[in-house]
Amino acid sequence: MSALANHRFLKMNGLGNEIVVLDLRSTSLRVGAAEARAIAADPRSRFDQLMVLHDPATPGTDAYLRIYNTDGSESGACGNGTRCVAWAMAADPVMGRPGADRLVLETKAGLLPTERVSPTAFTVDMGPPRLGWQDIPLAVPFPDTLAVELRTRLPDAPELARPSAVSMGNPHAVFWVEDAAAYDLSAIGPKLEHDPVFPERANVSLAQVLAPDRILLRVWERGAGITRACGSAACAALVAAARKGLTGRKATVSLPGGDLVIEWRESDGHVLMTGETELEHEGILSPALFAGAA
Ligand SMILES: N[C@H](CCC[C@H](N)C(=O)O)C(=O)O
Repeated sequence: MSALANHRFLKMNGLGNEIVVLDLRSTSLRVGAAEARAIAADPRSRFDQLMVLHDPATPGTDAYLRIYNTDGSESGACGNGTRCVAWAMAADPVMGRPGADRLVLETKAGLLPTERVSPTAFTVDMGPPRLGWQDIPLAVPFPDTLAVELRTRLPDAPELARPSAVSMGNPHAVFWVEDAAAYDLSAIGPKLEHDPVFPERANVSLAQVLAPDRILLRVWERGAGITRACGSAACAALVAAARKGLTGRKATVSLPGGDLVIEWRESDGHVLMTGETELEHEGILSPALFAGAA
């Protein structure tokens, strides 16, 4: 039986991006890929991302996070999930500490300071974007990651070509489109996620710039498929749009599940993401969940 059996979890969401929060602080447990897939397979604990809290690894930080996708793969960043963790650490009666309205969380990609801006909304400092081809990473050198040589087309849809590539601690490809609704993202997403130009796969976005301060975004996530929102993709899209001169450095990014406000701060080049969180229910991981997980 998995040592994770009978652990308490929170089912949350950030703009409909389905998040499960699991607190493994003060244990030495670690979630394996098969265990993550087993947790995702149960409707009560279904997730796009599983956010696992571990004891802090660096002095001055409040927790170390491991982030799992539905398919069991790990990511260095999850914007929506990071806001959910910040809520849990401030407001959950078991996990939280009253007054913990400013935290510093850490992932394998770096430090993420968070700040509570309302009872349920948080700003996360997602750090600086990484724009070099090796940092995203891309398989071959591209001096300019604003337009990566990649094209694809499905019958009856306009061509998708020359995405901007950005890492927010995880790899993103942002395609600029006139009409984000004109594409069958569930058909095109898996193909682009696995394109050989992305050796660590990629999150794939369709971005439609509506105004210098508004972007409409649909996202196919690496390891999770279509989600109702993706915070790191919203950050990647704003950074690339600002670099291209399509928007200013601050914009509202509208996703199917709602709006995020993203700012690429002039003073230090960090990207700030602000948005809501919602608690759906709590539960206990049933031992039966792990029967087939190896
Ligand atoms: N939903 C997340 C992104 C998960 C990233 C993941 N799909 C990957 O990079 O593997 C977000 O709000 O940023």
